[in-house]
Amino acid sequence: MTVVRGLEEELTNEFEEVRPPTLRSVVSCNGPRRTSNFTFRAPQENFTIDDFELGPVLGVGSFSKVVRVKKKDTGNVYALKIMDKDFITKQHKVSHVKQERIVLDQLNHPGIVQLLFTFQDSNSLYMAFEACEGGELFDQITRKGRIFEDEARFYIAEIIDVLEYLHGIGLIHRDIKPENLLLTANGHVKVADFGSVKVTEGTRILLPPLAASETTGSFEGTAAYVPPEVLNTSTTTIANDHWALGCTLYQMLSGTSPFQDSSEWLMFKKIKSRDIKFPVYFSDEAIDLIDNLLDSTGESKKSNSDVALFKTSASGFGSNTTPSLEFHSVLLASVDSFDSRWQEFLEPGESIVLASKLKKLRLLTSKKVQLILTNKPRLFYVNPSKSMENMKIIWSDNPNGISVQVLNPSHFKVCTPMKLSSFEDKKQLAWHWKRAIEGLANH
Ligand SMILES: Nc1ncnc2c1ncn2[C@@H]1O[C@H](COP(=O)(O)OP(=O)(O)OP(=O)(O)O)[C@@H](O)[C@H]1O
Repeated sequence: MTVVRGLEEELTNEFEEVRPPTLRSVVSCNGPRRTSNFTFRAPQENFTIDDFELGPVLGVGSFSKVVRVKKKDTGNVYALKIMDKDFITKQHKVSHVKQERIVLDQLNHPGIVQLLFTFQDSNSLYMAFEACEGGELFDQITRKGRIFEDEARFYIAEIIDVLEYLHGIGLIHRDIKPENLLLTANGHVKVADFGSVKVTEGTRILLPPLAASETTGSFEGTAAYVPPEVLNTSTTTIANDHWALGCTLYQMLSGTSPFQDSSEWLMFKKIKSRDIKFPVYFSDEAIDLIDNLLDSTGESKKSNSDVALFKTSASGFGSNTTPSLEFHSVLLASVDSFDSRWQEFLEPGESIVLASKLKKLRLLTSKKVQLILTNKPRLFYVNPSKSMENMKIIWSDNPNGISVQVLNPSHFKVCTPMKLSSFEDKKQLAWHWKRAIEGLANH
């Protein structure tokens, strides 16, 4: 009881807006600055859970549940991370939670999941994030078995960009893995889970004071992605993130992590001896990049200039071109259609190339539809209630019979000899639709 009250006070202080950072708020001048007093960018609101409509569970962490919610008054959608105060205290995770809250508040990069606001009640803490509708990269790998090199290259280039930013401001993530890499509705990667970060010397990032019970003992991170020197000495450098990224890339391309074994002991043995076998279908460029990323930790000396090298090799492996619009379309389709919601509208052997919820515009009115492009090729729309009677085919199989006119990134018109259909795409993917439709028509 006492413990929970103590935690409430402590967390109330941490989650509350107090005042801007001052020199007095900096507890230690050597090494990381640790503070409990500053103004949060993502505010602490006075909301209650009843202000939200609860949707499906998006994911479950070791001490949290993340639920898709809609704010009743605004209709805005969030991924709400819900943490039980009692459980956090018993698991000695108070600092972990505070750290994530305070660190995320100071980060600003499109590849990092954005914390929007927090609130609390007597039992729980709530953190509202932008919702990453594409789910975890981990699920994407599981669903597909493995990911093609072109697609993996795109993800890796985006993650390297985030790591470069983090390392540049003096932060080591320490838990890069496919479960912590989330995908947006239009297929971009967002790095999540900042509860295990560590700061490097000279950082400007402010951290909360660490509780003694939470600072000592075991390594941070996830065993399968932890480099040998962390297992040996628990040292942490930015090279840990490179190692973890190398393991993640291996997992994207093969479906399993590189040191997977039947027991943790065998896995650690493999990690320590860097015992890695590459499947025959890995390209030389992919092997080189993984080798580079995994090599980097040996002496724990990787610098930011090495990241530039990785970026170059990431953009070089798989193919020599930058990600194309066709490639984005495939990516989008794989994100939008993965739950087979629209399977019932497909013919045997037909698969979805691109699918998205759009507005179909008429002269004075508009209606929401699901527009679907398939490999047959066919372009049709259905209403979101999925009733078969409302399925309308716009175009089927006639190569000369279709063109797409893009008015701006969110508006486009599909022209066939029979009709002209206008759409508004809030995700601003009008050019993707044009490339995907006309690409199929001209095949
Ligand atoms: N913004 C988001 N959008 C969609 N899903 C999310 C979001 N944030 C988290 N999730 C889902 O919830 C899961 C748990 O979230 P998170 O990793 O932040 O929790 P945790 O308790 O810190 O987990 P861990 O056990 O990794 O420490 C994620 O793996 C992901 O599946």
